[in-house]
Amino acid sequence: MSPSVRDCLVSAPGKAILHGEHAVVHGKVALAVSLNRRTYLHLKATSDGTVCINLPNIDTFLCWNLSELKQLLEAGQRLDFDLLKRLRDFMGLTNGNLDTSNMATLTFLYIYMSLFGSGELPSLKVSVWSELPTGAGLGSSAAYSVCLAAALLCASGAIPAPLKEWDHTCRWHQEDLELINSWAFQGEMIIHGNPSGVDNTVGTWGGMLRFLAGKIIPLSRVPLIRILLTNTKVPRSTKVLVARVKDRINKFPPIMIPVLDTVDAVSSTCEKVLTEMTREPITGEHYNTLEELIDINQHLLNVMGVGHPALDMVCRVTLAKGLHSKLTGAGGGGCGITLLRPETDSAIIQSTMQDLKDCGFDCWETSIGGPGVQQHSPFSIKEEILEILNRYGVPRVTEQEDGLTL
Ligand SMILES: Nc1ncnc2c1ncn2[C@@H]1O[C@H](COP(=O)(O)OP(=O)(O)O)[C@@H](O)[C@H]1O
Ligand SMILES: C[C@@](O)(CCOP(=O)(O)O)CC(=O)O
Ligand SMILES: [Mg+2]
Repeated sequence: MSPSVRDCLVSAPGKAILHGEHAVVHGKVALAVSLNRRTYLHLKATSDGTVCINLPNIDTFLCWNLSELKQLLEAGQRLDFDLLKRLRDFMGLTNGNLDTSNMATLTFLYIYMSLFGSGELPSLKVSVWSELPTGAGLGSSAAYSVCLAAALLCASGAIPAPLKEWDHTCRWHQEDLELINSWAFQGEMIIHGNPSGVDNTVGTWGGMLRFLAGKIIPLSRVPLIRILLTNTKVPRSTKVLVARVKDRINKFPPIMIPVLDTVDAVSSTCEKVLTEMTREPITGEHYNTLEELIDINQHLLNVMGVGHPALDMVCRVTLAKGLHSKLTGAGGGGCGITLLRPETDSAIIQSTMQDLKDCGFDCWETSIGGPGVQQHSPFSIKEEILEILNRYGVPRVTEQEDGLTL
């Protein structure tokens, strides 16, 4: 009989990096902001002696017998690279080449086994659905890892379930968020290889923040900024791109180190301008500077080798309408961000979006600064998302005399 765990429903936001992607991996500043698109995860206790994951975004549906998984654990051992290796062998991943599904599966098993490995493994089912495109630079890997960490920590009792009967959404306290963030970072290590930690930090805390060598400074006062997000739909892997930049730095240190320093200066200058914009009346000059910084950084990212013709196209199409864009996230495809000025006419925005869609891209306007990881009651989640999670094991929401049940 496996121990029972707490059911929970959680979500975490995606992110956009304004400046500092890649440079942040090498100890430079990044400015990042959470998005209002999220990943949702439902964890449900079961009693059939299995652990199952349903990941419809990446077409992955898997179950294991607890008895098989138990054999991979050595008594009292903490999770380490030995266990990771045992999990890889268990999954038959001997060539070290992790595809989308294997990375997500390994990340789940790694966090699950390490959180529950010192006791009895519980029988449970985890279903995930994301509004974020997968592998497109908007931090879907971090949102996934943050959700896994929050739900599994909560199910294990390592952190409390903050949601009260009368709440619709609830956040954890600072020390619980720190624990969630540290486990999410381990998930990112499996998916990214050598992550900076900026994405899981934004997914955990939300809002806009400055990130430098693991230190987080939330920017509490930020001007309201509107952006367009464009997904070129060119597939890419963060792990591969981060490794590519590292190779280039190793090959040309005297050339690439100044490039990273310049990106650092771009991020700091942008932060200064954003701060000024909260203290004094916003002028066209502020926006001119933000636009120039976007152009400079896009060139620097091309120098790092993470550009792509589709991203050049995003820059060209938006510039034809007077708007400035850069890639966001790891690049090599994926998404670009475009700054919208306050005076940008909605007709211009609409026609720019149409031009981008005509190139075969997805494009949407978004507001930034969504909340970090949250626990939810089913009533706080959009009907269509609940329906997708329902298909994979969340019972319909029913109103009962004594409250709500999941
Ligand atoms: N909704 C999801 N369900 C399962 N796995 C996911 C999901 N979103 C992201 N992932 C995992 O994250 C990986 C993508 O990570 P990455 O290359 O860093 O791109 P991104 O820019 O989206 O973070 C996927 O290959 C998959 O393993
Ligand atoms: C390139 C990088 O700076 C951001 C990667 O973001 P994403 O996985 O492309 O969403 C890597 C990192 O910070 O770990
Ligand atoms: Mg990622």
